[in-house]
Amino acid sequence: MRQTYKKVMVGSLKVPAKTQLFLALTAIHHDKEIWGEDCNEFNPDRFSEPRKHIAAFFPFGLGPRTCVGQNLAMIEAKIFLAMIIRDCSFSISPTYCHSPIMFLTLQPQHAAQILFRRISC
Ligand code: HEM
Repeated sequence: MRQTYKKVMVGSLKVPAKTQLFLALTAIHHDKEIWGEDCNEFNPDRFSEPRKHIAAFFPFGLGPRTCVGQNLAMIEAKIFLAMIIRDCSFSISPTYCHSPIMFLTLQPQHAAQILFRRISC
């Protein structure tokens, strides 16, 4: 969320002072022009290609007010995933209903039911 403090031009658009602007993160992260026809598919390989535009992917924001916890969050996520993969196998429950919503971050509207099975050594 950003608020203009004076009248500004965004491209050809006149934006008055004190207008609140919400960066459409989910829309941009699912834009066919940027990500292609399979933009809604889970495809981590797409990140092996260089980004078309710096603002094509910004889950932690951009610029001087970018998320200060970005590196911590990424390390935490990698450690968490590594621990799960080491100790468990997992699959999505048949009760899971895919219905993501944007509420500060992108999250499953009806929670994500995941079935974990401990891997015995
Ligand atoms: C997956 C985890 C996280 C996501 C997706 C996330 C995302 C974001 C986003 C989108 C912003 C706004 C950036 C902007 O306005 O351009 C932000 C700001 C911020 N985040 Fe995070 N964040 C995460 C984790 C964390 C963690 C772990 C911390 C602290 C330990 C943290 C602390 C902050 C702070 C303090 C700001 C405000 C920065 C500022 O306004 O200067 N975040 N975050």
